[in-house]
Amino acid sequence: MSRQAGQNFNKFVHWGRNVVAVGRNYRDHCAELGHAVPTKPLLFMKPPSSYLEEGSGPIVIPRGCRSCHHEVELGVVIGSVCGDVHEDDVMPRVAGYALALDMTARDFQEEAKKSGGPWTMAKCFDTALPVSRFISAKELSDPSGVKLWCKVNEEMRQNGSTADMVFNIPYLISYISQYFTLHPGDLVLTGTPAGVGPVHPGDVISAGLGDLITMKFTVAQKE
Ligand SMILES: O=C(O)/C=C/C(=O)CC(=O)C(=O)O
Ligand SMILES: [Mg+2]
Repeated sequence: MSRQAGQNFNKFVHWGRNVVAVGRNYRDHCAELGHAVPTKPLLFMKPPSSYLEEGSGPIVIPRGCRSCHHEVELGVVIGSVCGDVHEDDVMPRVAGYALALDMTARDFQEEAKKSGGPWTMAKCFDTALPVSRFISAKELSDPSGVKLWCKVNEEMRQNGSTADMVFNIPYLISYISQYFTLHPGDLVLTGTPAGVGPVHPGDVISAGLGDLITMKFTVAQKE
């Protein structure tokens, strides 16, 4: 895919497609939140309306939220239809990647977990999905051992590697595709490593993926 095609794909990705997120996919993150390591992928969705492109404004902590956490993640951008795809056939169907923050209203999530309700209020608010530019599969030929990090006000908070995923990318996409079909432009968030924590209005979050990408977002509070 040419650079121009990649940029176009990026726009397409941002404004229309499904976002499937995987939770508890790193052992160290399960440990920090006191959860057992899952035996099958834990899935939830984020809406396309939660996308936030770098340079287009701040991450806005939702009204009433007292604990909004950063979660740095590798996003996988689907390039061709995946319906009931075998693990061995997944990677040719990946168009590329994006670095993402799965911003999470942790207090809303705790409330939902207590009541047995869905995580919608915690995960789906406007600006809850800051993303980098599109990274083509050619640029990142091996996503299975790439470093990902997140700093808040220059302090390192998360410093992990995709090598430590519980379920790897082919397995995750094959698994998801057995239940619902993934289409070009859909994004799969692959979970976060340890070190998640709160951000506050005025903070600057920066994040990086290997030596390919760095991105920066400021934080604001919805009145
Ligand atoms: O189980 C919890 O308390 C929280 C789980 C998450 O927010 C899951 C993720 O989004 C993740 O692991 O990346
Ligand atoms: Mg997450």
